[in-house]
Amino acid sequence: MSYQITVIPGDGIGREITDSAVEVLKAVDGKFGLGLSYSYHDAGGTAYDKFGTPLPQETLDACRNSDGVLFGAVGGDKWDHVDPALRPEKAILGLRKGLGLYANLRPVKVADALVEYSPLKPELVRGVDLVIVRELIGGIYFGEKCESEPYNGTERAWDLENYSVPEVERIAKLAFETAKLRRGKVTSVDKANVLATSRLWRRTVESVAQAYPEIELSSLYVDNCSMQLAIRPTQFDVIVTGNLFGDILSDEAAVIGGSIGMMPSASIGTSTSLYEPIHGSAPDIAGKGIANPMGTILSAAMLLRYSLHEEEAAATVEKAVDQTLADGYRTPDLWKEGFRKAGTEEITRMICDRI
Ligand SMILES: NC(=O)C1=CN([C@@H]2O[C@H](COP(=O)(O)OP(=O)(O)OC[C@H]3O[C@@H](n4cnc5c(N)ncnc54)[C@H](O)[C@@H]3O)[C@@H](O)[C@H]2O)C=CC1
Ligand SMILES: CC(C)CC(=O)C(=O)O
Ligand SMILES: [Mg+2]
Repeated sequence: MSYQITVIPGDGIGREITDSAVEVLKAVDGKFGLGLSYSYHDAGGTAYDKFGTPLPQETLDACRNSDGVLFGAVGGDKWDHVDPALRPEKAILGLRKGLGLYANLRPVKVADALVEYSPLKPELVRGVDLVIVRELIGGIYFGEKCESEPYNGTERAWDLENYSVPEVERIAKLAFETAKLRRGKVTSVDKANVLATSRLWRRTVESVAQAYPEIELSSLYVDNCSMQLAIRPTQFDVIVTGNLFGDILSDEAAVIGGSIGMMPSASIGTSTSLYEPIHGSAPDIAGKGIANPMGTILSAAMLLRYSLHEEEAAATVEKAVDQTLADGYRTPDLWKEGFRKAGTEEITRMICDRI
């Protein structure tokens, strides 16, 4: 067997965390003989500086021709003033759209060793096991937009949100199928008391639910959902929501697990799937060797599971991460008195040793 993995480090901490994840993949490859090979490609601000575009065509082509994509993160203040159409973030948006990655799965679990790290009370977070199923190539991120136009003697800008029935049906079906393999509960999150797109979203999800009588469906407004995540996160199994709400709720939910640096994701659709941590390029800590690579490493585990169907290898990586935490190693985002502070490279070595 042999698999080709496209690695896109991107900007900021992207290189550090993807280096870690590749090291871990190499360790697990050594154990299971998976035959992984890697090709590296540019995207984001780094690509803009080199080629004048955040997403070179050859990067997109390389993704299409591989078995899975491991992505770090893009963006940074350095590119805040470039043409909006060429911003680094356009790289990840373009990859999602170009690869047809309509669903972003963002699991939120709390490692036993991290229950005490959550800003929420331990009794609230113990046992949290939910997944946010975020629609990824529609909604306001991809609607028509205007950066600036004259308006009543001043100026305005706008972004259009639109969702079609097929787009909502597709993501709703995936959420129901996901719930079938879990605890059978779907919470659909919208703002149907205000937004037309949310009313269409809710009607469509309810109609898809007819084919899944065994699944318990409820709907929540996004403002209430964001509060419920903080006061009783264990109530959730599968949360299905649109692009913008899913982006925001997943950063909020990351707090439950102690650090955004812990959170992985899988973006799946009609072509090669892409795996990335949910956080950004963290320019404030880039180059310091202190980024938490676990979210990226757990994303690589999702790649092994979903794209390569190497379940045992995926579970081995997840177990090694848990064991490293249980043995007391912590990157600075999670460090507390009494634990062993480790930088990105050291914690990666600890995980590899446990594999
Ligand atoms: N998929 C992507 O490529 C994404 C890119 N971004 C971009 O990243 C840049 C920075 O965005 P921010 O809003 O600052 O969000 P961010 O997620 O990069 O950082 C937020 C905070 O979390 C910390 N953090 C993030 N990842 C961490 C890790 N692995 N270990 C330890 N601490 C970590 C950062 O140091 C920072 O204090 C922006 O240009 C933004 O557009 C943001 C989100 C996703
Ligand atoms: C950088 C954005 C395009 C996306 C984002 O924040 C995310 O996917 O979490
Ligand atoms: Mg985000």
